[in-house]
Amino acid sequence: MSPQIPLLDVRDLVVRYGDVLAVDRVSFELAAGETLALIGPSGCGKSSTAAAVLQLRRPDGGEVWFDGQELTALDERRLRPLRPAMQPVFQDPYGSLSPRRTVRDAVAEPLRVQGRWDAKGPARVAELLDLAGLASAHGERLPHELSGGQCQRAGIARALASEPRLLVLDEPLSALDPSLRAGILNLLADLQERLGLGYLFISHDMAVVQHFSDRVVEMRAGRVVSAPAGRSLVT
Ligand SMILES: Nc1ncnc2c1ncn2[C@@H]1O[C@H](COP(=O)(O)OP(=O)(O)OP(=O)(O)O)[C@@H](O)[C@H]1O
Repeated sequence: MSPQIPLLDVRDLVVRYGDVLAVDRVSFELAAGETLALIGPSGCGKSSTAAAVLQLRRPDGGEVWFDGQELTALDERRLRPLRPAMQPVFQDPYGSLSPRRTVRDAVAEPLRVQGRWDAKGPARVAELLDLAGLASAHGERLPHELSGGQCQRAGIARALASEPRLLVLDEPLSALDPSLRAGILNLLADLQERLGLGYLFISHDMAVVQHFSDRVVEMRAGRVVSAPAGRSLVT
């Protein structure tokens, strides 16, 4: 039997900002359908790692492989068709949506930009809102007319419009009222089960991490300091 390719394979990743070595040869793998938590104190390089994984910032060294393709070897033209499969969900739920665009338009935008908008577009948007646990009426609202939790759901619906295989969740609960966090975690767990999504889950909340993730990679000062063996990726 051939070895199973990890969904995400990060090898010796390096990110520098001038003299600051933010990410220092970080390596980890993430299987399809798995949640890998990236934890560590503020400033240890978690968000820089996330940005480099998503190729929002090209790394200064190392390799990022996604579904068997080396993203770090591709120019922007060849990277573009692969980008939809990896979607970020950020801490600030309002930050990822345009303030003047309705939720419905925000969710429709990836379908339009990726040339997938047709007669079935409106029904697909309704389906995505429903998948994210938003009532249809929320689609007509602007982000500031939603609660933080509803807005985070709208951001997730928009991410799902790209039919991703990996969500990079950068502190997706931190800006939310504690009473809303369980709802978002339940939504993420449900989506993972239904869609087989892989999650790179960045958090500093150990209670959440222990409850929510399959494996944990701990960073300090740009380096991985502990990465439990986890399940084997070779079958
Ligand atoms: N745009 C930037 N320019 C210069 N230095 C940066 C920049 N972004 C991050 N850094 C530095 O890189 C290091 C890693 O920062 P990063 O934001 O990746 O850490 P983090 O673990 O995500 O922190 P937090 O949990 O506070 O978001 C820090 O020393 C930070 O000051």
